[in-house]
Amino acid sequence: KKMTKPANFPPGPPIYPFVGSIPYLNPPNESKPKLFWAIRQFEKKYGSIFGFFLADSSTVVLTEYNDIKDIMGREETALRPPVAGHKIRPGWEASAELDPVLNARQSAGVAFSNGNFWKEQRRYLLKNLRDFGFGKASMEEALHEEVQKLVDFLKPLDGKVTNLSQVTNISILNALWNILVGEKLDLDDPRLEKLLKVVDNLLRLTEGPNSVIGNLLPHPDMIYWPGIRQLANLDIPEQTFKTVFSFIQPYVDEHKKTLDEENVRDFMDLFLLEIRKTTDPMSSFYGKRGENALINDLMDMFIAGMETTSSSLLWSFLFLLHFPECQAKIYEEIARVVGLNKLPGLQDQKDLHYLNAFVQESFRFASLVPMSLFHYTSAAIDFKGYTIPKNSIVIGSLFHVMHDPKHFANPEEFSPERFLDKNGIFVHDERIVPFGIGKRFCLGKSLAEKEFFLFFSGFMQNFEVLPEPGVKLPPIGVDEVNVNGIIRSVPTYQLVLRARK
Ligand code: HEM
Repeated sequence: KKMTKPANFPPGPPIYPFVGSIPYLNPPNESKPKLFWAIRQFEKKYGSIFGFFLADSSTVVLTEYNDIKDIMGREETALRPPVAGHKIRPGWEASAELDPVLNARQSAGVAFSNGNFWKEQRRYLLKNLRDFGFGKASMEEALHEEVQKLVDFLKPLDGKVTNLSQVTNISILNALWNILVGEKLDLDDPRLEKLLKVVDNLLRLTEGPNSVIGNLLPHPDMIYWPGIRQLANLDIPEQTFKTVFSFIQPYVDEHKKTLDEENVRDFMDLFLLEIRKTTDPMSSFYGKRGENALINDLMDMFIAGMETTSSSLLWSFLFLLHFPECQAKIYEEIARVVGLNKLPGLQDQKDLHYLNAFVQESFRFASLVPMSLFHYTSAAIDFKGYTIPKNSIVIGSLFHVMHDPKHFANPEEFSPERFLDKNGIFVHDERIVPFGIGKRFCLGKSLAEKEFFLFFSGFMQNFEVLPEPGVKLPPIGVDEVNVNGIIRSVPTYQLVLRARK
């Protein structure tokens, strides 16, 4: 019953009709496929380029840094795979209008759209998120405000056993909300809690829309046929997306009413001005289409930006508990370089060598998004004697890049020192790629790096973390950490917070 493989397909497990190679993705004695586990087994068995079928989708995995850089840098892999469930997102048609083929099963936000729509949105967002400091107050000031709120919020918890996950989530979300929508909320504001709830729900659902049934429909519009959304488990996600959309819409309306070219208050203002000056009806910024793009871009940025940044912080705190000697060095360095009277700023970052090494090692060790997000081919690619077929999923394994024993001695050891030279100077390593590689690398990279630095250094200046007495720390080994969908989730833990002063 085995299927014949496509010509020159990379080595890998057998392929069967309908299920593809899915039975080979189950760990022994487990009934559910685990893609990350399977990829690590296949790499040992087949080498650094291999292929299999996820149901009916041919899938090729690359694990070597140079191969990923080459392949993901090409125009032919700059797509996201089609996912029928994206079509339940309000405003999704904005991308399909412009390119009905490439966007037949995509949404209208920057993270999951394709073709020119994606290109225009991405170029615009990258430029305006990178220019650190648009609007009135600089972005650093805005972030400092949020860091200070977090510090003030946590101070009263001095000496108490605490779970930081809720408050880091809220805090990071508030920073994003402030920068993008211009509303500054207190950490205990009920609106913020409501926002957290809707974004949290979205996060849980980003896996939901990958409905197998939805993707098997011969025509994308069949998703709207009676009963299909219920059958494909898309009815609840649909409601959630509608809720989020109607949460954001009033902010758009309010911004439009008070829009002033001379006084750009936030990212939303900037975007609305772009819509206002767009006259080309084929532009992704044109009229109603532009507004749909805006709201979907915002949703994507909250989905992609909150949990990732917050989990990265929680991973770092967990490493501090496991390796307390690091904590003393980080604090000593901050006290020496920055002092204790003002929060560390971006201009201090280059002088905090040990802290930078610790952060880089944290990102490497956590490998938070180990397989990155999936890419998709618009044409066949011949590569190193193999053919990656047209319409294949392509996965670049960031985990393998960051745990490559040829470049990182004892990759399973946590050691910030690997990034310090003999004079204690921080050495940046281009193989630390938590934000992905190639044409669709993380849009929020620059923002996330600055945000992470300001939050982490500000926290370390003001607090010490200690393990909860009498409780074993959750393990952090490769096989001991749960991969939740595409995220290596930080294990749940509590800690004791000690205020430094
Ligand atoms: C530590 C924090 C973060 C990590 C580790 C991270 C990681 C990633 C990764 C691995 C990808 C996939 C890259 C690829 O497909 O090649 C990605 C994409 C993306 N990220 Fe992030 N991210 C972080 C923070 C953020 C923030 C703060 C934002 C929002 C401003 C953001 C917005 C996005 C978007 C929109 C995409 C899709 C880009 C596209 O498809 O063109 N991320 N991120």
